[in-house]
Amino acid sequence: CSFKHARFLLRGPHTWVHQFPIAQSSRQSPVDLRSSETHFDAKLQPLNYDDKATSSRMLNNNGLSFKLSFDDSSDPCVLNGGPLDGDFRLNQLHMHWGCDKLPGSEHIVDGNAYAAELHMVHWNSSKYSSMQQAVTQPDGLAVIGVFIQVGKEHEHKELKKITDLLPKITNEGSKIELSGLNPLLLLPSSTAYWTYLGSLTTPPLHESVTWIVMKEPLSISKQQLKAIQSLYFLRSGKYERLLNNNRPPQPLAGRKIRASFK
Ligand SMILES: NS(=O)(=O)c1ccc(NC(=S)OCCc2ccsc2)cc1
Ligand SMILES: [Zn+2]
Repeated sequence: CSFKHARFLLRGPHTWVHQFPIAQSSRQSPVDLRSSETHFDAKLQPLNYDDKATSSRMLNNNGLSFKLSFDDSSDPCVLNGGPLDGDFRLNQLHMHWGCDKLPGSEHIVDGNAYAAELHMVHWNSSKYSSMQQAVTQPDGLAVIGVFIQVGKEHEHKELKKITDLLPKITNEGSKIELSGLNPLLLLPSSTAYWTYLGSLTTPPLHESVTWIVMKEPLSISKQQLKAIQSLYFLRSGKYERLLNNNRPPQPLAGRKIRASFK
């Protein structure tokens, strides 16, 4: 998101409500995915990426996270199925992490957090003509969340294509070309997921996201997590470690969480 939102991120999530009153509304994210609140829904379809899922563009450090932007105009990478009606185009992916001791996932499962969380942000291209138009609509976005834990290195090596390049964009504003990334390979082998209606987890907090959180985490090596945690950004002339102000879990406020698995 744009720099003007960065100011709010750095002041911490508890200050966002002053500028974005929607922060206290009833469809906010992230949430605690408590098994007592989830219900198996046999009608949920498997997620489907069309086979053209190979294009990717610029990796950059926008001062808030690293963001890998996709060209959603010419050769779109299209997601459908799951809980979704219609086609959703992949626009960008980014990650949330903590610092050495603190876990950094945004969603948590029965109160437990993971080391990091990958977000793949898609917009509803069946109903809207751009990400900017879709981002404010209740059925505008679909974000796939993938938990990341430290363990054996990611078997597909797809995530390694990203973490290997992070040392080249440690400074805010730096960009680097990364093409040929296959988002399909960033998904865990199990297709099991939770889904619920929520919001962007950072300002402007629009309540436009159908969240799809994969149950099985991806594993990365300690070195890969270190590469992620060693991103810096320039703040008033000095480099500081990039720390995502990960938002704490928000009230479900009566929302149901559906599970694609028993
Ligand atoms: N962490 S998250 O995946 O919920 C997430 C994803 C995108 C964004 N920001 C977006 S989509 O900004 C798009 C540009 C925009 C247009 C109108 S307001 C922001 C914020 C949080
Ligand atoms: Zn995110």
